[in-house]
Amino acid sequence: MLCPDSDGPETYGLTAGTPPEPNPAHQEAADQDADNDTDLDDVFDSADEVDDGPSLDLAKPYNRQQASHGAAKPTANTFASIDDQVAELSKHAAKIRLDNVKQGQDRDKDKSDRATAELVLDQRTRMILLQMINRGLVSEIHGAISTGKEANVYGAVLYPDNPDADEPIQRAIKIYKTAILVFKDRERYIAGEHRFKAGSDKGNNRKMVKLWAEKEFRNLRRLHAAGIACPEPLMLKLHVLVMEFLGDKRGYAYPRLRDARLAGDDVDDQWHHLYVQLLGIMRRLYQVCNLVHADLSEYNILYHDKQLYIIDVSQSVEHDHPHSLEFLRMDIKNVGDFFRRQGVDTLQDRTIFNFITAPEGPVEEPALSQAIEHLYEIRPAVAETDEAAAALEVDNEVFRNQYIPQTLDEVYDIEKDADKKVDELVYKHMLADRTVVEEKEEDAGSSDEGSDEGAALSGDDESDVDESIFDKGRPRGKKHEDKDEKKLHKQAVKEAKREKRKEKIPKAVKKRLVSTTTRKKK
Ligand SMILES: Nc1ncnc2c1ncn2[C@@H]1O[C@H](COP(=O)(O)OP(=O)(O)OP(=O)(O)O)[C@@H](O)[C@H]1O
Ligand SMILES: [Mg+2]
Repeated sequence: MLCPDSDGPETYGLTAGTPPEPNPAHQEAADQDADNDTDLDDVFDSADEVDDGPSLDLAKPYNRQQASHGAAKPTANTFASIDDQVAELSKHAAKIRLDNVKQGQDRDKDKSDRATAELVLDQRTRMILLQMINRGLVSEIHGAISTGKEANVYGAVLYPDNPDADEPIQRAIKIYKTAILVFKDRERYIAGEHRFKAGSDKGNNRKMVKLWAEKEFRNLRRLHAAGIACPEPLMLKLHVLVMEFLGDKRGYAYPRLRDARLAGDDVDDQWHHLYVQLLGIMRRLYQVCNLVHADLSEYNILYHDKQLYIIDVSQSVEHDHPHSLEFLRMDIKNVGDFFRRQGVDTLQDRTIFNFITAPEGPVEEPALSQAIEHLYEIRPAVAETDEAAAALEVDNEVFRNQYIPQTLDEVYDIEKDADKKVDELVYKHMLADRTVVEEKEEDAGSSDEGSDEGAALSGDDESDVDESIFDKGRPRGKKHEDKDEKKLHKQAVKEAKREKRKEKIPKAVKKRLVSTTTRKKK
């Protein structure tokens, strides 16, 4: 059953109790650390698929080590050795107690039963879990916290060496399902990710799942390094990810934001603060981690004691992903919809989008929250008439349907855009941080007061512009758009015109806008 000697799986994270030490300032370096953090003296190296060639960049360091260690590896008795080790691991079998469903949450009851029934773990997964027990990463694995289409999450517990002195540590284990066919969708998230260029292999489910788990592991590391509340990722082995458990000492997970029940006299205030907290997290995620969550909603946020925890980041994408801004807009909408249902007075989607993407501005609390409160202060007077309220709603709709160019090369109609105020451009943060200087020159004394996004544009020199934004992404002119997109875009332009602002764009800015784009088109 077990086949010896192939390109084996990579293990990330805790090895013999060593916590990962990601560096927030060097995300790529952190990712690279993960690449090198392989454990080769591992029985499951041999248990991995024979036909799986190295699929990722991170296979390179592995291969190098493989080559240098290869000679020392016993070959003749590999089968016997693996069998011995399997037998050795089997002594832990009783510690995988998936029928012991600890999570008492109603929403999961049926699902847990289903999970138990359906989860006769495949041999590979079982071996990975046994090995984790053997290594002391966890002592026992319990019932499902959650089961879904793509992954199940289980509670696990690590009993301390000295039970008198230390409390048991709860952990969560996310096991991605390998025998499913829902990856068509996932391709959309992985394709376009420079980190996973070589990894996508639609034809191989197991590889795709592994990639997916790896994406979650790396993204969690980024969040954790950036100080965003999330489960700390501890170990990854193929499609099995061990992470910090977000819940109480007895093993009950924190509720999803959707299920959170706030108590007290100031529930409205609490919801408002959670909303502000989340917008801050989204900006931090974007600016510090370079990520867009891409599935952010009340289902993928846990709540405890006034704190939001971000989970489920397997589909999160980098800025340069061709759909990252669309995903961001979707996240903003989902978050807004949820908080409005809680009675929160939410900001306009467009305002939030600009707040999150503006390169200048705070990324740390409490300045983040203050900047958001400032957005409330400077927003146009609350729409008192039905007409004004409707106009605001129209603006929200326009924004939601607007075509968002991902790079300046993708700007749809520069001539039309040139007639708009810079603030109206959904891609304004892609433009060189130049306009303020010129605005100031033209109209001394006027600042960015009129802007409602809270974070001011900087007066940086053009040379500081990240040129890389110009050469990434699929060029998307009219002919690349599908019919619906075209229609939506047309509607958006029409609406936007109707709403046209009184002030026109300053001449110098207009000239600059045209010349920037023209230059890049060459
Ligand atoms: N670290 C954790 N600690 C406690 N509970 C967790 C943790 N991670 C996940 N959960 C629980 O498991 C649930 C599912 O997790 P997650 O959202 O990451 O999986 P998923 O990818 O949505 O799975 P699927 O899409 O298959 O439903 C969460 O809603 C949460 O209740
Ligand atoms: Mg989820």
